[in-house]
Amino acid sequence: MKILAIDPGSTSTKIGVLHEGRTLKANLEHPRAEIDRFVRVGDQFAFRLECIDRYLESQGLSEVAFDAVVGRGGLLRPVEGGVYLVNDALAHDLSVGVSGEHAANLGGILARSVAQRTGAPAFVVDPPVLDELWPVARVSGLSGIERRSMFHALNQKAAARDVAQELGRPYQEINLIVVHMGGGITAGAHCKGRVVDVNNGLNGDGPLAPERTGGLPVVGVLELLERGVYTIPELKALIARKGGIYSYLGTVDLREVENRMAGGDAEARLIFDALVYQIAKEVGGLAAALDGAVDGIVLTGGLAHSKELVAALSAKVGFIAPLFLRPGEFELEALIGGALRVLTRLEEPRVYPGREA
Ligand SMILES: Nc1ncnc2c1ncn2[C@@H]1O[C@H](COP(=O)(O)OP(=O)(O)O)[C@@H](O)[C@H]1O
Ligand SMILES: CCCC(=O)OP(=O)(O)O
Repeated sequence: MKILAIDPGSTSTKIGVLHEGRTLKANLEHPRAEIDRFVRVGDQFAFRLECIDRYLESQGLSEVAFDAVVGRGGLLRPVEGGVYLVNDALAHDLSVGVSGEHAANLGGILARSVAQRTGAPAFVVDPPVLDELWPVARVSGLSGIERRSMFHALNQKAAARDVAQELGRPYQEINLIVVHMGGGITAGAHCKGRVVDVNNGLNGDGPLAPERTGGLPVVGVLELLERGVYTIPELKALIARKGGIYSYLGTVDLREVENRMAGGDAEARLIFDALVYQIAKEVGGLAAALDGAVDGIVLTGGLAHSKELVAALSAKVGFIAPLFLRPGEFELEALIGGALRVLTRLEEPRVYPGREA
């Protein structure tokens, strides 16, 4: 099987190629200055496609007729987990950003564009809007505002399935709390194979993160608006891209925070401790949501490489359940795995319902 996987992030496009039994991986980095010249995420399409084509050419893969091209799913309408064929409705919803703007919206669109060259199918897998929330987890506290499932579904599901395998038990029979800790942080309660509660990773919910605020005191936010300190678009950018650790310390790099702590920087120490504290509170809350029946806590994402963070979290939440480390992310593997399951007929692709749903 020959499969191309495309995983666009805010400042990189990760590529995976399954070809002749080997998997090649590459991280094409895009300097912020280059990305920031585009107003909307969709405007980056031609630029990213060119980067992908240049990479394929550099690897002598330009002429490969892929059996499928698979992209990271974006902010679609809420859907069940699985592998989705990129049909017109799905491509349309990604291009208009039906549930918001995010680099991942380009995944399915780029995949479709490359696939169309050879008539291959294009897929997306476990998009961030994968929605398996319990009804009780949707209630926000204000009638008219519903909590939404928007999280690192692809990586959380991949890490959870991997840990289930390590435990020697079906994913559908165990309860895990999975914490994806990257530029944004989401913690999900995986109850017998379904993510029944999770913080919204993009809209100001959950723990603070390197580049995101997490949950904020609402009245404080309203007062910033009232006093004209920020406009609504500026506040949205702060919540999703320039909040969290960045807003306190001017960096999104936890390694730099740790170096500063080692040099005696008290502010860096306070923010690091707050990061640990807020993640631990999120995990504790999800443990209660699962009635304490937790088989494991899974730490994944780039921050899980940090020995100091892992040790601090272990000290705070280790009483709940054993910790399992899956540092980094497994999105390319999960994308290729999803496409393979469909191509080998182990799984039927799902049809994205679009507007009628
Ligand atoms: N060895 C490490 N020790 C501490 N932090 C690390 C390490 N490796 C990566 N990180 C941190 O992980 C974060 C990036 O995580 P990542 O999952 O790559 O984010 P994203 O994919 O959301 O951009 C950064 O804050 C980075 O500093
Ligand atoms: C929470 C939705 C997906 C997401 O935020 O991904 P990134 O952290 O990679 O931007």
